[in-house]
Amino acid sequence: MATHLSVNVNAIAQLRNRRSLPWPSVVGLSRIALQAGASGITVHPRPDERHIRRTDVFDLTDMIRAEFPKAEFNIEGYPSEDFLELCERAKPDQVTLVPDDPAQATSDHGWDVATDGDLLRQVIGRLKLGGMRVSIFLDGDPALVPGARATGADRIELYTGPYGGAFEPDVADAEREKLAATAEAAARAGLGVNAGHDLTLDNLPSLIARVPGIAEVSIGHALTADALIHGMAETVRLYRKACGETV
Ligand SMILES: CC(=O)[C@@H](O)[C@H](O)COP(=O)(O)O
Ligand SMILES: NCC(=O)COP(=O)(O)O
Repeated sequence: MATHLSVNVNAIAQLRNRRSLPWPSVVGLSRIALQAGASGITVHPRPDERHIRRTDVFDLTDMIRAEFPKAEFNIEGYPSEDFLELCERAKPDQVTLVPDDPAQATSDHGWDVATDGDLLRQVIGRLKLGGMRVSIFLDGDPALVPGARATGADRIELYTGPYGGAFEPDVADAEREKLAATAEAAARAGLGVNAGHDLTLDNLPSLIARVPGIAEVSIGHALTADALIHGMAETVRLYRKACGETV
């Protein structure tokens, strides 16, 4: 089964927010990405609304449900009461829980499933009651998988930052092996596997080749940078090819 591409539109929102003007359009570029064959859209609304605003979440929900009923909407974030209520109102297909401090510049680690197990079990139960699939952000370490499974999550999202940030081949190889071992342990435990953070056209093919069971990658920063060069539609096609899709 091919790995699905979910386009993260945080960086598009961040560019729009430089001015009090409605462009570039988060909904418009998400529409182009879906028309070009992306499987879904990802947003990570942060409490300070530095990029995605609460209104974007509802505008995207309306567009996706009306125009692309088979597409997946994925909302990522720390499970604060505000975030949980936002998800319960928007009802995305998937919620990805990330252990981010509000002041954090970007996501840089997965959950400590031992320490935060009780919190995760409680919020995952609540989100699943609302009909949403739940994924949890996890470092590449197979020892974390039993704890992840005990939370009741449906999937894990492998935190690929250390792999994406490794520019020496032997370091990248070692990071990829950790991700592969974690994905294999997750599959054995009955968990689905997503992946994301700092994935690019350069580092994606060898990850997919080594870890073919990845159900979905969510990609934003590098994909948006590439879209400035190639345009959104062509960029989505390039990333779909890198995911192993026949385009
Ligand atoms: C969860 C994750 O990996 C992040 O990549 C995130 O979605 C990106 O957040 P920012 O766009 O705020 O850096
Ligand atoms: N979950 C990861 C994501 O949505 C995008 O991360 P990045 O490509 O912006 O690093």
